[in-house]
Amino acid sequence: MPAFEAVLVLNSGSSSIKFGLFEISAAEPALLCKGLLDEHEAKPRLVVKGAAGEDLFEKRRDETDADGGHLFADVLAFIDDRFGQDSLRAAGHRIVHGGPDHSGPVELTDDVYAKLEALTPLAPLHQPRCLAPIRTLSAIRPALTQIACFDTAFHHGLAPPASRFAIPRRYEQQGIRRYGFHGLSFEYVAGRLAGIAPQLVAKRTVIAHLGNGASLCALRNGRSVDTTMGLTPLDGLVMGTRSGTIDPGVLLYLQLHERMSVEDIQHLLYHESGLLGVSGLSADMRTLLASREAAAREAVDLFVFRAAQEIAMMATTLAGLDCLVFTGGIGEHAKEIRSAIGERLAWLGVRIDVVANDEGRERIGDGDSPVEVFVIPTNEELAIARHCAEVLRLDHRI
Ligand SMILES: Nc1ncnc2c1ncn2[C@@H]1O[C@H](COP(=O)(O)OP(=O)(O)O)[C@@H](O)[C@H]1O
Ligand SMILES: CC(=O)OP(=O)(O)O
Ligand SMILES: [Mg+2]
Repeated sequence: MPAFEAVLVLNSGSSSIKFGLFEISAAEPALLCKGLLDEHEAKPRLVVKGAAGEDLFEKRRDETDADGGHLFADVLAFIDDRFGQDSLRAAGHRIVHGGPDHSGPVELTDDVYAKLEALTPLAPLHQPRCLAPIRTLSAIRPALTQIACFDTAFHHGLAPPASRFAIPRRYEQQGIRRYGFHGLSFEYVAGRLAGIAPQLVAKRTVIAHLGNGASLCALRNGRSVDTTMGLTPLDGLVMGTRSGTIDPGVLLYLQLHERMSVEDIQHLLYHESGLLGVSGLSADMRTLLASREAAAREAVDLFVFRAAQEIAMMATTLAGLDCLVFTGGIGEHAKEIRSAIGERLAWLGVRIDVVANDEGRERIGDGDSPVEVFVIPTNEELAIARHCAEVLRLDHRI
């Protein structure tokens, strides 16, 4: 028996790959170390920190390595070295799009991989980034079990009308419908909320995941009944560089009158819009909040306006609102944004306590607020580790 039974969790984002290594023999996975694989810098970089955030290991490579292969070999070597050969039971991946077939995690086979690759047109920027590490890892360590955990799975039960677009039905039959994303985050936060305030599980809850990507989830009995992202992670809220919901006529105008190509429009909507596009300054909420530029303030105002508007939209799906939870980098850290969204939703019964909000407490609704308001830090990596442990346990491999 190895000293550890561990799972390596990979959370692939737009510019870097976050990872966590979890010990999985106990009922609840325990974080051993975490870090970053940054392959886009001139010198690709691996940073490993301990569970409490202390520095453990750092390595820079001289060459730019397009597929990050060396960095993955470095992570595996670090794990073998520190926790023993054979300690790694599996790698778990956050996969943004699971398509219509996946309501839960699945072990990756060539067949599963091919099906996920075929979903790339439904998440053109996220899917290739999530899938690439699977290939890299299997090239380095072919026998390693790899497990896919989907952002879409939590929303698998979405049904019409919430899941339906008002276009001819033949497109829905082809899979053109609302899938929703950030499901691993919503699942983790919903689980934490059930621990903190079990009486709220049966109540009408909206979770606001406000990070670089941002979306909302309306929950009833812990299940997703509506969400703001759609077929792709472009829909819904204003994001760092993504537009969120936009009049589809704008896209037609850009094509027909500005003669923009589909690729240019895709780039505009995913990379040049949102907070960055409106401020002309930055996609980063911290920078915008610190800026005195009018355009920065206007970008923040639009972010808040649209977030509040869409929270009310989710409340309409739920026929009311009992609980609002903030999570994600902005939701967890930007008290100004939480209070501005709260002010716009006062009519819906959201009242945020100034001191609790400033101090970043877990429960920030004021005593008389008809809506309970929480800040719950998300942990997508732990959600993935739990899924992996479950898959391995069901298969009697741990
Ligand atoms: N202290 C803070 N105050 C305001 N915004 C913050 C703070 N910390 C992080 N953020 C914002 O959170 C966003 C990133 O969110 P995060 O969830 O970490 O992103 P990702 O989607 O890449 O995981 C950025 O806009 C960043 O400015
Ligand atoms: C789905 C999505 O938008 O992910 P992220 O927030 O990591 O960009
Ligand atoms: Mg994120």
